[in-house]
Amino acid sequence: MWSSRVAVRRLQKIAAAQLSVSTMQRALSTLPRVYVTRSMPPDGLDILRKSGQVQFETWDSDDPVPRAELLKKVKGVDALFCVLTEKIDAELLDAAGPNLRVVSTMSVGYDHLSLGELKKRGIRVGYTPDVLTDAVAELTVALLLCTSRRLVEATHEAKTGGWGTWRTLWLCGYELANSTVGIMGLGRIGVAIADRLKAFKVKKFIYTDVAPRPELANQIQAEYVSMDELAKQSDFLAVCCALTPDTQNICNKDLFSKMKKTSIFINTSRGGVVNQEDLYEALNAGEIAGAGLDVTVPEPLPTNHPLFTLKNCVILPHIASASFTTRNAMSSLAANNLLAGLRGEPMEKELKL
Ligand SMILES: O=C(O)C(=O)CO
Repeated sequence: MWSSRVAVRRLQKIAAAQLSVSTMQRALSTLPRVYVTRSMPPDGLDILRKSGQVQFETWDSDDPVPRAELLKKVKGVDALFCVLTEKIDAELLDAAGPNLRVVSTMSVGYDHLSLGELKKRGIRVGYTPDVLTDAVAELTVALLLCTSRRLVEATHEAKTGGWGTWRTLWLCGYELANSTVGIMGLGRIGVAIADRLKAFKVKKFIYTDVAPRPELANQIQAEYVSMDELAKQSDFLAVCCALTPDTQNICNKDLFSKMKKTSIFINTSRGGVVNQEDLYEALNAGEIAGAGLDVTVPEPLPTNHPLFTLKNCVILPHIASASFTTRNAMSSLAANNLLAGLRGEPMEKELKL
């Protein structure tokens, strides 16, 4: 008698548990679906997980999801959490279908997004400005010093027996003290770079943009100049502009030919703003002294690319924002943008389309 009552209670418990599992499964299956295109820094994924607001599937790899797979996986999703390597264009948006309401990119750059197509479909877009400003500015300064003081050449010489006696002009480079630093495209990152460079006793900051930006320029006492003057006066030229149809290949033969033979060119924005053939010619011919690039076209730049043959060109694999703190901040902001977008609330950082 006693054992049959225990058995009944056990059966009731099992039935209740099964019921709550299936209720939970049903509840979960009604949550908005998110596709995450990469293994993201953990803080952002924790935010999605703990929100209880979405169900998500991740392409759990450090490498990009193959396009064909991406086109399959986005079908029917409500939101997309992506990075800068995913081309979000009409083909992809068509593949996703009408449920897609939010695209959240873990990047400040948005040249991988077809904004017109997103706008046409009423899809909201989140991105991650500000949180990477310090990391990008820091890396830009590091790359500038590495290029101007020829650090890669120097360590190579030290390691491979090129280091003979102390020599008077061996591995001489160019110093920031008393120099003019030019910024192409003055935004938060340009200001942050200038702020850091002040400590190196830079004489003058100049910048160019589509129009003067006095509120930013005043913070660093930078003078607005034309593109020509920027090229002519800069001892160091840092490119900080976004890649748009207007800035595509803006750093070309014409610009390099106006620069000083002793000038250093630095690009941490997007590779597409530079005509790389023209840059190669300028560096090879000694028209400018050196270039430091964190971004190229394509990425990765093939190892047999001519730019890699030049001693006066330092190439980094797009790591300007690569600090643990910043990448986690970017993924957190992207996750919060996405969740706010799905709730129909203002995002912390939303692109105005
Ligand atoms: O966020 C971006 O746009 C980047 O390029 C990452 O550094």
